[in-house]
Amino acid sequence: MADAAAPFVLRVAVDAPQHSGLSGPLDYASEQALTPGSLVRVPLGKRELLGVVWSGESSPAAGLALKPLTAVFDALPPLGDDWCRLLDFAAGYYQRSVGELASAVLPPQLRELSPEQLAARLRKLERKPAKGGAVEPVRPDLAPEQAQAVERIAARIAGDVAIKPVLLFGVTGSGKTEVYLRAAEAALAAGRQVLVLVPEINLTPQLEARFTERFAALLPEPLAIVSLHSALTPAQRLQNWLAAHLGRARLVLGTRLAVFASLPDLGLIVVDEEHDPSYKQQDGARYSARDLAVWRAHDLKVPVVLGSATPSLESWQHAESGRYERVTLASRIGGGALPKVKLFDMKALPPSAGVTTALTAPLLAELKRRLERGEQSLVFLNRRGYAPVLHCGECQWKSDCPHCSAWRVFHKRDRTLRCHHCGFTERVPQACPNCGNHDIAPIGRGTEKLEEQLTEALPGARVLRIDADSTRRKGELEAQLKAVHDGEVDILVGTQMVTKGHDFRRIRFVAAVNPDGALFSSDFRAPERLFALLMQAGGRAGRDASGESPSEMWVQTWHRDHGLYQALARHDYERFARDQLAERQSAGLPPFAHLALLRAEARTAEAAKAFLTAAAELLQDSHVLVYPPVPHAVARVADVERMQMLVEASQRGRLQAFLRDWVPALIALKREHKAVLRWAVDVDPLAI
Ligand SMILES: Nc1ncnc2c1ncn2[C@@H]1O[C@H](COP(=O)(O)OP(=O)(O)OP(=O)(O)O)[C@@H](O)[C@H]1O
Ligand SMILES: [Zn+2]
Repeated sequence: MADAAAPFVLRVAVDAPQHSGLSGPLDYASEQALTPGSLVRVPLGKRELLGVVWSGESSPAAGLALKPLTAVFDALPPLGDDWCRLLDFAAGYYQRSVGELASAVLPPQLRELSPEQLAARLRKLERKPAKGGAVEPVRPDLAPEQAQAVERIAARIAGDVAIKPVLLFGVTGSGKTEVYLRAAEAALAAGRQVLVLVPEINLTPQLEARFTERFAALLPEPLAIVSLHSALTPAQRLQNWLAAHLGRARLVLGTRLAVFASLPDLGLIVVDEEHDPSYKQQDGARYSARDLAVWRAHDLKVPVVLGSATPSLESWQHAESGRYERVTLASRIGGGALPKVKLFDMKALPPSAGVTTALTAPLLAELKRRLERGEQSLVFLNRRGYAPVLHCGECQWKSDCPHCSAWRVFHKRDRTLRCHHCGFTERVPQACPNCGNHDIAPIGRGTEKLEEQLTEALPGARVLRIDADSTRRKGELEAQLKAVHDGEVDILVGTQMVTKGHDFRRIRFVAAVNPDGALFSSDFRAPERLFALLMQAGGRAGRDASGESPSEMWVQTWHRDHGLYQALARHDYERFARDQLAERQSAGLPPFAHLALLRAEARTAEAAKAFLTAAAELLQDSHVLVYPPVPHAVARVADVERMQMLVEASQRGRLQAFLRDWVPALIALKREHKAVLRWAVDVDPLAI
């Protein structure tokens, strides 16, 4: 009971551990009434945690003395009702507690600072000097299709058209960014805040530069344009988050976590490259930032623009059914043509030809021709490292990871064998660790080897590799991209990291080597992902229409006749989507069915399986199908066995209703399965 000194009872969302079973907000005693959304600090067990005062009736257990709040962040205005609604929705939908979600998405520093320290940060924000000296931007004249798109979005900002999400379907290089800029301009002029989401941190500097250049004169106030992503320092992230929350930031650019920014005047949301899997969080609360952006916009009755040259099949289907409004940009800016796609048939090669199977002689010859013309080329291989595995020809030893069901990748530069799953790294052995044979050799190839082979085969060519390994240190990626933009690179070798979003002006030739793997994956989304990747990769070629030679995309495949490649060769996303959707429909797969995965991890596969098998028996529902447990695609990682079980329903609501009853039962079930280390429900999983 609240005592006289602390007469108010408040519900507070805190990050209580899942096994405690404390899933909703908890009750605390307070000396003052506080508005929902207020940030506070509360005791929980032996710890002190950040909490958010939540609305709704408290239900204190009779006779139990409530603990008082430890501190109140009273210098900070409370989070808005709309923010709390978003959290409530997301927590319910993705089956987490609001407290856990709030703690995961609020800036980490809020958990560490005292109210006094936070007040000091707020004062510091006030003292930020304005930048000044911004020049009036040059706005290009819109192409007719762009103008139409902007008009349709702007009409929604002005509020005179019923609001549907807009799917901006624009081919690569069609100027989608300019449409975002103009739409943002309209929202800013109406006094609203704008949120722009991009899939990858590495795209934020480029985007920030473009938005700053355009709006610096219009928004001269300090912190009027900010970014939010996980590569910021904790202090920067807090500062930018505060600026958004206080309404000082008018334009917020960020990665998926920015969908949870507190934005009191939000008037427009843009989701660029909406098809990108990076919008789905892959641990903790496994939310989809794209889907939440759509929900948030709907809740606030503000427009949301989902842009892509290769929309997700979910969004495409919504456009087909009329739930989303499709706005098309069918041509490239400046009338440039999309690259001609050449499907190079690997079966046509004489057995001995080519430097290796990846760098075929005809491909090398083409690269050489482009080089002689002074053109830039991109070679795309979605596998980093030197070789995916090291092999002993004597005893058949392979460089497996002792902790995972995966090979360790050979990285030649630092002579290591590295597991890309658990990180386990060792020096490359001098001889086979099994039989002592000195003749151990790499099999297959990654970007590092491709870079080496290209350098050898084309002496004098300036070859640059961009992948997760080459860009580990801060600033490296920016420097490398700049070199490409400045024309200091002849041949760029890279993973999917370089295929998306970058406005490379000089590339005229793109080659995809070894893309076939994904055609035969057990994951039903693999073809969709491969198609998007290749379309995006090809989209980096010929973006400058003034180039003399025709731009080209070269795809080296053993399966030329595959429908996916045939659609790619014609740049026919619509046909690809139609075929895939027909397959999905007949197989009862998303977007025609709704899925969740229950994942379990344990030291043994048996223990994980026992938990899943028992879980399947907890609840029967004739509208919901629970499949048998199967091992994860990489079953063992860091000595932990991973199993999963698919749950399917034809209607979203049915699945949600099932999960609402199931998850509390799973929490109880877990207590009987001590050997299970972790379990999680993944709603709308992306990788199966
Ligand atoms: N109306 C315009 N007039 C002149 N240039 C423009 C116009 N609109 C866009 N551009 C330029 O066209 C290029 C391509 O635009 P942008 O990068 O926005 O393409 P995109 O549609 O986002 O492509 P992708 O899907 O490949 O990322 C950019 O260099 C941009 O500055
Ligand atoms: Zn490993």
